[in-house]
Amino acid sequence: MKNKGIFIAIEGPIGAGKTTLANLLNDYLGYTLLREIVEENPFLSKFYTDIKEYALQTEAFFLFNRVKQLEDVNKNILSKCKGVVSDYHIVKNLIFAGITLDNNQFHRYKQVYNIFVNDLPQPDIIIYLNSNTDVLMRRIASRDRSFERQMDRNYIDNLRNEYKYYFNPLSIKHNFTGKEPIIIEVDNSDLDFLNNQSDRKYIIDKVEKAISSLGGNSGCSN
Ligand SMILES: Nc1ncnc2c1ncn2[C@@H]1O[C@H](COP(=O)(O)OP(=O)(O)O)[C@@H](O)[C@H]1O
Ligand SMILES: Nc1nc2c(ncn2[C@H]2C[C@H](O)[C@@H](COP(=O)(O)O)O2)c(=O)[nH]1
Repeated sequence: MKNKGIFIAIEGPIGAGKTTLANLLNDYLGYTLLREIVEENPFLSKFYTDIKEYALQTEAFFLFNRVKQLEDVNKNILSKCKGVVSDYHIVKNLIFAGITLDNNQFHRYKQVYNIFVNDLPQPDIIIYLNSNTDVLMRRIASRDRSFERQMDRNYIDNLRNEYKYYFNPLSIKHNFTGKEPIIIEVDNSDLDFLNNQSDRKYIIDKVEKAISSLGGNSGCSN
């Protein structure tokens, strides 16, 4: 039995449905929701106008913000045996930075990432959501964030490929620190967790099975 609350993280490319599923699971499980900061990143809208020019500031902001969020959640929630559902995993920093930074920048960014990541709580369960690029583009458009209106299809394709690489069963050991998490991979192209009850049951059953294998609902022995 663990001595901390169960930590579930949801990952996948932009528009995969992470936030939607995180809200839903959190309501169902009664855990604490950890939401990534988006609008608060002052560089993000400029980033989409000129990726090369604004990549370093954007990636650095996301990294340090997430480190602080995860340190806080560890101290205030997980260590008190309460569960957390997060709509991101810290590894997404490497996934994005690998695409947006040049080689020199990425090399140095990775060194900083490695310094911080070892002390952060690592999820027990990761839900890796994927969808095909057409669906991702459609969902990004339907969400209609102003800075994502000119989203480049190649960028989304590259991200999808990078996610595939990071979540490939053969490379998972190298890409995640700490104890290997349970990974639940779901192709979300044709699922609708929000409106279709059997789709919702499909994912909830998988998550409940994973939680049981960790020893129960809270994950703590007390
Ligand atoms: N399974 C789904 N079927 C249809 N629409 C979805 C589904 N999941 C998410 N959406 C919609 O797609 C858009 C992007 O979803 P969101 O959860 O914000 O993705 P992410 O957090 O991965 O970027 C939102 O408008 C959301 O309502
Ligand atoms: N360059 C980066 N962009 C990022 C990162 N994390 C999120 N984002 C962008 C992508 C979307 O436009 C928006 C929200 O992300 P979702 O995946 O939740 O849709 O923020 C990052 O680390 N680097």
